[in-house]
Amino acid sequence: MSHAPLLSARNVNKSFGRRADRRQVLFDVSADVFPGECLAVIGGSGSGKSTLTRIMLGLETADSGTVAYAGDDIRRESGLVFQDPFSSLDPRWRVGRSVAEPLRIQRRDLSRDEIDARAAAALRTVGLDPAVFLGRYPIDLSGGQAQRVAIARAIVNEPRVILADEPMSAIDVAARIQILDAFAAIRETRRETALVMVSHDLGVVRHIADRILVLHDGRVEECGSTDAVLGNPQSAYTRELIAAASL
Ligand SMILES: Nc1ncnc2c1ncn2[C@@H]1O[C@H](COP(=O)(O)OP(=O)(O)OP(=O)(O)O)[C@@H](O)[C@H]1O
Repeated sequence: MSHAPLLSARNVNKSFGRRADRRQVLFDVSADVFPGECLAVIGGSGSGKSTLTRIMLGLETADSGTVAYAGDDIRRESGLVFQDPFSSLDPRWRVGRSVAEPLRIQRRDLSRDEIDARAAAALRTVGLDPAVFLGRYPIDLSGGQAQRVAIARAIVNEPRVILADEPMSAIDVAARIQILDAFAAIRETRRETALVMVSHDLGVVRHIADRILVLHDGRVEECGSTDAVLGNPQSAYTRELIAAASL
């Protein structure tokens, strides 16, 4: 893990709503993401996990505070994986077209053959045989397969950071291991790529994360290595989360 952060949020505040309905959801939050690491963001429902990570990846703006990115354009250099794979895949498109889409938009320098080859390679990385899956439509995929297609699309343009927001919570338990394997394969083959994972599943987090950031009602409760946070939590709130997960 390099010591210069790839992404760095400082003193981020964020509110939603207007006037009487206005509610602050992030309070002075600072967080770093380093190249090649997996940072898990955990915390209870509504604690601000999605909002923080969306702000860090430029999908949402902070009211105050700063987000620095050690690159050109975080929007172009990131890959996104969300909870429901079917809502992120166009039902009218075959898998091959969906996976290749980011390359077709961003890499006009590549030939069609090169784009097809990279789409096939991305599918292989997530454990899907291109010969079987390139021609399929989303309706012919299981939830776990669809999520792996979404992951293949997220990695096809070799992003420097991947945001996965609850990528397993809509997937049945039996297929979750395949999603975990897909992320493990990405980490193995693209060692500089950072993975930011929002998850309430501490079993998954323990398996994949290098570091954990705990959010509680919009504030950073604690942040440290996975072993330190899960093995020796500093806050009562983190201890409660761990007890509830019966790790
Ligand atoms: N676009 C929005 N407009 C208004 N309120 C929002 C918006 N996005 C998030 N919120 C509110 O901000 C708070 C934090 O939401 P966020 O989705 O970041 O939390 P979370 O920790 O990811 O929650 P969950 O685990 O339930 O997904 C919640 O109260 C949510 O209702």
